[in-house]
Amino acid sequence: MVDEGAPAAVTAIGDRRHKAPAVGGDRIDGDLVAKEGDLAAVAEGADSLPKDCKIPEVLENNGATGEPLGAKPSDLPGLKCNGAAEEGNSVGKGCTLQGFMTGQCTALGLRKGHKAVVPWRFQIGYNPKWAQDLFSGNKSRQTEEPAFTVGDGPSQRAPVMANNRPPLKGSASSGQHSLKVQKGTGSAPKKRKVDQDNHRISTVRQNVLSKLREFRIVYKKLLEDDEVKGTGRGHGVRPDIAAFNIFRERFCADRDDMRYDGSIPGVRIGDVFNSVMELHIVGIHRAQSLLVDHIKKKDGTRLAVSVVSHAQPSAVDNLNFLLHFGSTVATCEQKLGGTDRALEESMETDTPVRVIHALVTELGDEDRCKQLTSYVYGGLYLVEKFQREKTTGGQYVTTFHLRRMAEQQQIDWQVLKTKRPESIDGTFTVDISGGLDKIPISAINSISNEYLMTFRYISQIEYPQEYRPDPPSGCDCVGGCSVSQKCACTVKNGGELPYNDIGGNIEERPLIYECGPSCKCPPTCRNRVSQHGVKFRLQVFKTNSMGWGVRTLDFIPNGSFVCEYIGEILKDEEAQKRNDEYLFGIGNNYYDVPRWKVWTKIIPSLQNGPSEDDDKIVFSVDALNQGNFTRFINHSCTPNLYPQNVLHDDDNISMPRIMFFASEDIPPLKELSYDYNYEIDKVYDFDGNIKMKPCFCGSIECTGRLY
Ligand SMILES: C[S@@+](CC[C@H](N)C(=O)[O-])C[C@H]1O[C@@H](n2cnc3c(N)ncnc32)[C@H](O)[C@@H]1O
Repeated sequence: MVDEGAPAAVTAIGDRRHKAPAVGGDRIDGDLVAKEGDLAAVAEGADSLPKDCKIPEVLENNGATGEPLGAKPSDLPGLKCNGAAEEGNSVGKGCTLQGFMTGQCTALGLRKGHKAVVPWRFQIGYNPKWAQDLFSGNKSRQTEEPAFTVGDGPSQRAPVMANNRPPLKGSASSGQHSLKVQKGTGSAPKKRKVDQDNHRISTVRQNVLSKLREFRIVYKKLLEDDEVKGTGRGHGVRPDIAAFNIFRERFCADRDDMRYDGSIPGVRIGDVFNSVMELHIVGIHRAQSLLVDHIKKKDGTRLAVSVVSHAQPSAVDNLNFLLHFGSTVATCEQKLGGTDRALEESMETDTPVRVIHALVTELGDEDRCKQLTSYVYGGLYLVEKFQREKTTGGQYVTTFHLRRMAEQQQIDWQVLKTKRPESIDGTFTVDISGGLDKIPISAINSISNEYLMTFRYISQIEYPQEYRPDPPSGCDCVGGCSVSQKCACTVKNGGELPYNDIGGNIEERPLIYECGPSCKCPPTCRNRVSQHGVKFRLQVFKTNSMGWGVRTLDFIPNGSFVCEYIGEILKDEEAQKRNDEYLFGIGNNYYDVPRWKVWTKIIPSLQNGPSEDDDKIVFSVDALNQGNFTRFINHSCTPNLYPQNVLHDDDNISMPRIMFFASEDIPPLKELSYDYNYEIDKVYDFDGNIKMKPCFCGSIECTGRLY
């Protein structure tokens, strides 16, 4: 299409859609040309409006998608690495979600034929042996453990804190975490700083790459099986836009606080992108429908931060200079507006502008020619000047002259022309809960083509067959519960309501009684926090070393309810027989944690102490064959979740529900974890041999072993 308003003297060297016809001026011949206007097809609902410019802190380290620093098999001499949980698990690729729901698919995750017995006693209330010693007066651990010493090599680890909760991170001088630099290692801090910087740079880069990969997997998935229509979200929306929408919704891509000028951490000159959506996702150009992206400064003025240039390699001899055509106006004196004004502001403030080259490749023959556009990040440019040119139509177009900043990596057109989109391995499932959870739980594997192992997804706990929950008597607090001796539930909780006004668990305790079905209080009662289900966007993802894991896409404030460990409740006997990796022992730890002593004195149901009854039935929750996404939450030595015993629809303290709460503020994209609390050297195989499994949690306080 010919643009009537473009300057007549410029040769047509841009993208076809933005072809500039000849105009009457001779100073600008032969230069790279970009033209303000439509950028590819306009994304539906695309937001081209500038957002406030903020330099994000989060970008540096929000990406918990990067693997933790954790133990590698080689760090643990003598331990045979069999860490990945998925080992031996078949891929449920051919299995539809329907199969998950109906249980028709075989439970391929079962470790049939495996001789080794895996431990199953996850226990609530982190209480490792050394901590018991500490509380019982035996402080040997504290004195024996050397302080964490810089440069001691991987086998030397920081001592685990004598507390259930991880200590404040970064408080290097506090208590046992004091950092000591050894004599004769005067250069250590400098080297450490360099190492830290390198680590940070590579983490940021990895985050960008994994974000991009994940987007491509979602896009590929949508193209492959037309899930767009299947889920009803398609209806004519282009797959790349549909993928972008899903990504925005499920992968917290909508971080407009990350719009800023200059180079984008983790994006390198020469990086190739397949669509404008990808430019948006990595943050180098967020105005999907415009060639110029801009931000709004606090004073209301706009600053251009990136330009997409459609000049083609065939017409380019020098990448150091670029012409951008702005809008067309009626008179030469007319003031600059919109993105033209933003470019002018960038010129006046010497603000670097990112340039992205759009490369068009023609595929196929003359009859069935298809154009493929890819985008290459070309580096930072400065706007040198702009001028008005008269067009053949008698109007005026503004041309901006951009010059590439010095000392940047050069890019080679010839090489770029040959680049093709990488082929992507990976799998994506839109919602593994199949609608059973209120918020969809997606699953992504950006490492291999393996799908999640199959299991039957359930969102409610399955009681043993003959067992009927014993609904507790309720309170009479019609208007909602409060701290009052009149509220029966407050009394059951020892005279306190466990949750604060904003629904946070005030403190981890042996047991919480929430209001239940017989209570007269409304569903909004503040003592019903964990029964309303998941409220944060969570996602199952494939980790590098721990099999599948779960991460949050939202910020989770400390104390918030996150999710429930759902599965079948089994009697001890059956659990022993199954002995799988998804068993969670319940109802027998109320008296195990010394600091809970105060609670066992005031919570009426715990006042009689542990049951002496030898025949007492012990239960476990097993999520191997049926369960929810919490079965994928991995162990960490510095966890961000803790399991809390809760009762609400049943009064049986042998069968509490296991509710996970946040033990710290958890940023988006961070993997969720809790402490499995295995006793080291207390896990045996069928032959009575001690079993060992290395821990890959990556925490600096990692003990090195899961069990
Ligand atoms: C309940 S499953 C967790 C989900 C599991 N990652 C999966 O893919 O199904 C427990 C298993 O995950 C693996 N795992 C969990 N946390 C780990 C850790 N910190 N280090 C090594 N492996 C871990 C172990 O194989 C463990 O037996």
